[in-house]
This record gives sequence, structure tokens and C-alpha cells, in this order.
Amino acid sequence: MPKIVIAGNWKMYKTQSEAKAFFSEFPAHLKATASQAAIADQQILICVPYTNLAILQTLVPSLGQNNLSIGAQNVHWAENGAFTGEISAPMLVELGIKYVIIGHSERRQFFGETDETVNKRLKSAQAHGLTPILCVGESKQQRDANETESWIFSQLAADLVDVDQNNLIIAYEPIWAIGTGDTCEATEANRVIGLIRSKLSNRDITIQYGGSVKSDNIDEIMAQPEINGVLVGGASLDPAGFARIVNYR
Ligand SMILES: O=C[C@H](O)COP(=O)(O)O
Repeated sequence: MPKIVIAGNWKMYKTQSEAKAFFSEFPAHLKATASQAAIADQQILICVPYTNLAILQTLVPSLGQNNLSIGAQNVHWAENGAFTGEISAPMLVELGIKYVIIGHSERRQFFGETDETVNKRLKSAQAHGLTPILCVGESKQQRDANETESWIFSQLAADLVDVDQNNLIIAYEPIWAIGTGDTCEATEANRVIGLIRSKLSNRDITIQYGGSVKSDNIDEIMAQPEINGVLVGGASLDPAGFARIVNYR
């Protein structure tokens, strides 16, 4: 059975003091909304800006929530070098980070990320023991042109060359559903994720849905058999709202 991974992606939100304020409230909200037994088998993950990684790696162990981890939002493929503005896998590993998002559509759209660089980042992350969350998904234009499947299959084929499917999470994020409030129907997300799974050699991979996930649609999304978690942007910024998402039922 794939592990359930409920992840937040803070994107470029929260200063250190704002991040600390979030974690001063989040554990209480988690305890108030469900029993620990109900969420014990889940991985809870929050991928934060680089500037928050070190301080949260120090703070989170003191919260008594053993299934809560902090992750990064990108990683370069080189161990080090003249790559201004980038962060390497050894830098994340030294902080004790275990998860990193790779190939988010905002990286592909705004920062020139290609399938080739996504593939290099995935391999470097895995070589250093990190678990990558690979993001794939189609644009509105591609969906309207009935190219959803062919596009995602081409992303998977290129991104996963020589990538270890035993240490990988995939997030299906239709671009048109990100930050728009226009959630993909849960049954449609389930269908596409089933198709993604059919292309993998390891069928037990955790495959998440991402795109306008909120506390009021999480229950329906997580009720779908192919969906093993969510990657949540905007709604992960609020401690009460994200606790409710973690405690889906
Ligand atoms: O990584 C998260 C996704 O981009 C979803 O963002 P959103 O929940 O704000 O739509």
C-alpha cells in the first residue's frame, strides 16, 4: 500500500518569524481536530523557503509530532559550484532534510525548468538519499485539446529516465487548478492518477493530487482509491486549515 503523504508547499511565503508563529499553533490544531491514532500512519510534510529550513529543523523535533517533516522546494544537481541562487543536495542533507519538491510547474513556467533539468535534479536528490516529489500536470490549453494523457506521459518518460521508483513521490498538479480555486473533479484526478500509476514500474508509489486543495474538498479527494495524498499550496499557510486537511476523513 502506498504511504499517505499530506504535504504543504509554502512557495515564497513566510519569513522566519511567520514560520515560527505557524508552528506555535499547528500542533494544537492537529490535536484538536483528530486523534493521533487516526493520523499516525501518515507522513505530514511542509516544504518551506530555504531561509526557513535550518530554524524549522531545530524547532520541529520539539513539537512531539514524529510524523511531521520539513522539506525543500527545489535542489540543484551539482554537489557545489558556481550556480548563484541554487542549493545542493548535500546542503539539504546536512540539515537533515529528507524530502524535496522537483519540477513544480511554477519552476517550469517561470524559471526555465525543463524535463532534462528535472531529471538531473531527481537523480542527484536520490543519489544523496533525498526523496523527491516530482510534479507533473497539464495546462488548460492542453486539457482542452485532449492532450492531458499524452503530455503527462511524455513528462514521465523524460523525467524518470534512470530514476529510482522505489524512492519517489509523484504529484499530479493540473496547472489550471493551481491557485485558482478551480479544483479538478476528484474522480477526474483519480482517473489521471490511475493512468500515471499504469505507466510506472513500481505501482506502490505515493501519488498525490495538487491544485486548490482546501479543507472543504479534502475529504472527497482523499476518498478516491488512486490518490495517496495531496500537495497543498495556499491552504497550507493557515495552521488551523492545514490541520483539518491532515485530519481528512
Ligand atoms: O504545490 C502546490 C500546488 O501548486 C497547489 O497550490 P494551491 O493549493 O495554492 O492551488
